[in-house]
Amino acid sequence: MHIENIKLINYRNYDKLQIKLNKKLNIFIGNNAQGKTNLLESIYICAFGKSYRAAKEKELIKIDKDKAYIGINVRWDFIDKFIEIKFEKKRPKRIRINKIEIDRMSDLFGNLNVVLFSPEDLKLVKEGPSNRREFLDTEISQIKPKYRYNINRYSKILKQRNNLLKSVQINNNKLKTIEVWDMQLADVGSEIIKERIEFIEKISKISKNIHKNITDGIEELELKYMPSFNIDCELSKKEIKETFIKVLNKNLSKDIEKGTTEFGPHRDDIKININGLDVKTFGSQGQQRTAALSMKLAEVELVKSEIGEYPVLLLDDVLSELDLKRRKFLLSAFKDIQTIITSTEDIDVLNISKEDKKVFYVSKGNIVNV
Ligand SMILES: Nc1ncnc2c1ncn2[C@@H]1O[C@H](COP(=O)(O)OP(=O)(O)OP(=O)(O)O)[C@@H](O)[C@H]1O
Repeated sequence: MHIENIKLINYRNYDKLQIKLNKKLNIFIGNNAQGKTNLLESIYICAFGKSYRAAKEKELIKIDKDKAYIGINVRWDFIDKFIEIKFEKKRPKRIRINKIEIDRMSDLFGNLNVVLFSPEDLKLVKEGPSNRREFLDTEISQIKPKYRYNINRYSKILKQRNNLLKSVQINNNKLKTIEVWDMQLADVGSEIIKERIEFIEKISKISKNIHKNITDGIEELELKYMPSFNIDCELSKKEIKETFIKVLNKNLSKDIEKGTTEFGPHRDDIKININGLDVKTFGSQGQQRTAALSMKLAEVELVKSEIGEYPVLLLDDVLSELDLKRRKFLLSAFKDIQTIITSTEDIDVLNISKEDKKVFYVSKGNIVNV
């Protein structure tokens, strides 16, 4: 798939913008704070319905304006998708696909697939497990839209269970209803766990190969699922559910004492090793960045194998952080898929033919194609 056009109105630092992209390589060059990342963010929002960096949605609306609009035309092999998102200060955002309004966010997933790699992705390797869960949830959702629906349901059930645990501390009678919540939590939770097991199994094989290529065969990357309670990855969904219920029962008095649920997919993690060592603790900054890059690039291949088309690759200011060899690998390995790169300096793409690239300059919310 590829993006044909992007239209922005009163979005971030853009008044009005309309651009046509190249099917393959698109480079956006500009000084700091000109609007390069804002543009990539608008594409990401059309894929996932939310920003990866705005704390509040109203930040997306241009200061002093009341509404913002993002419109993106996506061309698949056999179908066109026109995704439009309208933000208003005083009402929830509205999303339309081919002019029809959708009311469930999970209906947006799968209309535009993107893989974003940005400097922030270092967190995936370096920081706490919530970053890795976010990676799992975002990436699985775009392959399986129902997964997002399950994640939302799980969060709601977990919240209810935790509220109940707190109220049991005051009134013991409430304990009777906990079983109902446990059944629901285990039901949705086991589905999430099963999806995560399958996803990590696939992505670890692909990322291992990519990482080997990037590092000339010197480094072996290994990803391992770390569930919050002991489960055999071969178990069926039903068996995972039964194990989960047992764990919840066993830990109930501790959960009541703490007023929170200690075990479940909301506490999962991924172990990331290079040559047998935990990259979070022992990896250099470069190794950590490359591990994150390999994981993201593996998602590109996985989307292709699961849905039959390559996603759009978004690279936000990451080339300058990679050494020359890794930079070359990145530009050559994905030359056939639509790639959108931002950079503060010119990038050497002389070897790429004129038809396969477009270079844009970004300045104060204006973009010119040269
Ligand atoms: N809601 C908004 N209204 C107006 N301007 C905004 C809004 N949100 C962000 N901006 C402006 O957008 C600019 C930042 O744009 P962006 O993050 O895209 O920068 P960039 O070109 O990627 O720069 P860098 O190279 O530093 O990452 C800042 O000048 C910021 O003030």
